[in-house]
Amino acid sequence: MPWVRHAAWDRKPWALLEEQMLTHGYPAYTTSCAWLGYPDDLLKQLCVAALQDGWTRFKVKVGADLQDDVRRCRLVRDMIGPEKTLMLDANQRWDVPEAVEWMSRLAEFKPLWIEEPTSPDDILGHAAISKALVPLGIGVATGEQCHNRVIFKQLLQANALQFLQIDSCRLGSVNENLSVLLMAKKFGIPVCPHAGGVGLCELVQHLIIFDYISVSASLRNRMCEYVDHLHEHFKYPVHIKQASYMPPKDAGYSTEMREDSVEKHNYPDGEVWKKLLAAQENEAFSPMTASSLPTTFSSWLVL
Ligand SMILES: C[C@H](O)[C@@H](O)CC(=O)C(=O)O
Repeated sequence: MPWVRHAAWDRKPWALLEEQMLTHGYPAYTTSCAWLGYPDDLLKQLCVAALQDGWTRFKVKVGADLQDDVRRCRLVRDMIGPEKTLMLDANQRWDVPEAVEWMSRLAEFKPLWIEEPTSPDDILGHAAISKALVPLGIGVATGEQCHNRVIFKQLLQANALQFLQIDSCRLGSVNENLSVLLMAKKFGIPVCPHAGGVGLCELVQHLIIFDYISVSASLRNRMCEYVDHLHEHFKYPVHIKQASYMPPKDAGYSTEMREDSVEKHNYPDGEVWKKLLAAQENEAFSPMTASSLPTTFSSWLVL
């Protein structure tokens, strides 16, 4: 959209922004070290590996048990040190007072944001939490469950978020995403996309690199989520270098799945389903057994 490129005349020339993306990529953060339910030794193992791979931004899932959260956040903060960035994600667990209370207890770990602290439908609830957390210097991030630009308009107008998390699939269409990128720019709110599900990283990388080159021209407080599972099923998986999304070079939207993966996962005759259904016949079906998980998970699981 040439009109968008030239509309923001007060920013770096377009070619410079493009060159920066091609050279350094778009900054990412990892959610893959600290899912709820991971034992502490797995959490430590994954954090050490991520630090060795150059990650500097980490998201920890919270909200099930406060003492667990205090212990796990302390573990991660001690491992990554005071300078690296920590974010927390409650996945809608709390009501409004509970979110404020719980985050007051986790503030010592200096998280940049709390993600989905309450129901994603509760726009005024997010606004109340956002206001209550200002003295603690903690922002609110949300958006992964928002389906259209009107919801985002209300979140922005209500000062309900400080980090706007588009989801490339749940937001209906590229055009809907683009309208939200433009609104975020108007409100001065950084876009930090959600990408914690199959294919979401492959999709959203296009949108966030467009955002940088043609809309925001800023990386301040901006980062795109990365999770390192299931990419093996895509023909053009994301390319992460030094904890950054390198711009995709293949034509298209990067979501073409490998034919063998599609074949294996066909229900009920595909190889994966034959295995699962056979296990269901032989014992109480447990969908989260290591052998039934994608290889990247089973190699990590501490059994
Ligand atoms: C796996 C689901 O998409 C969700 O739990 C991921 C999420 O909330 C996130 O990545 O953030």
